[in-house]
Amino acid sequence: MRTALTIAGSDSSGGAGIQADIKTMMAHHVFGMSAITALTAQNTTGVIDIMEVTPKFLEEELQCIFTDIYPDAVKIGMVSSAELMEVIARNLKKYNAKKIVVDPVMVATSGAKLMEDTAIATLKRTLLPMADLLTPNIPEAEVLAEMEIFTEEDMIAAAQKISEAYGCAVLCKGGHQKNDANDLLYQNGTFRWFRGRRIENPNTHGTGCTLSSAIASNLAKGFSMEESVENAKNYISGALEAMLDLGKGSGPMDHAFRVEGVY
Ligand SMILES: Nc1ncnc2c1ncn2[C@@H]1O[C@H](COP(=O)(O)OP(=O)(O)OP(=O)(O)O)[C@@H](O)[C@H]1O
Ligand SMILES: Cc1ncc(CO)c(N)n1
Repeated sequence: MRTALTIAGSDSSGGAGIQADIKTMMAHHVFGMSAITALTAQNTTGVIDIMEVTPKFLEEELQCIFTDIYPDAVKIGMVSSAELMEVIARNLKKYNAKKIVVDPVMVATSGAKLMEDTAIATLKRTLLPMADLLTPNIPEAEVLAEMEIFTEEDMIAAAQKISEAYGCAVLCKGGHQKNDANDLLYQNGTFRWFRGRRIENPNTHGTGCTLSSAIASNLAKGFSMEESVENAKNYISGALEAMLDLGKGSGPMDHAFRVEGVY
């Protein structure tokens, strides 16, 4: 069985973070493991508190994982502080981690800050250069490319800039655009659109986490980057189309929509 690791924060409401990642890996029949960077007390209406693990504890989690069950792919999500970023970068290098997908989570769907502003410079120096794929949403791509994004041409320019700066593939996600949900993959100097109609579902809590762990699951199974993005885009569309409706705010998707029957 193929294996994947998520390095991210726990979401007590189960729709984003570690919980979304493990559910997504399981739906892909990939064995999911986790190195938790922080606990969050949150639900579909917002984040009320965050408790980070210590750098020592995160190091021990990574050591336990990499010295025993080696992950075929790694997904990095919420990492709130510079210190934890340093621990992750050092250990991924030490254990020669492969197929690294970095979702540069900065702000939750509800608007809560999940990364300290002062950590952005460390993110750029440590984690981004190690990534095989970066998956910023539009506001994150604006921060990383240091430009505003309004049009599809702007998405291409920003993705190119980020790809060249960090030597990796970039998937600029279009979930925050007004019309369709079109994602742009930029790699090796060329780009390809993964277009999807906007699904009228207000329950989009954890879409970014789910997409990046679906990509990591596909990479773990040996699919190419383009195939992995295509399969993951189909998965997220299906999970949104299942129209799960839980909670009082922006609810989670149905991660298991295709587990019965198809699998
Ligand atoms: N309403 C929608 N209909 C169809 N696809 C969507 C919709 N909203 C988001 N997506 C898709 O979900 C994926 C995640 O995109 P998005 O830009 O929302 O990420 P994000 O902002 O990082 O997510 P999060 O809200 O979890 O932080 C992308 O593939 C995007 O196209
Ligand atoms: C723990 C966690 N990671 C990421 C997100 C982004 O959706 C969230 N809301 N919570």
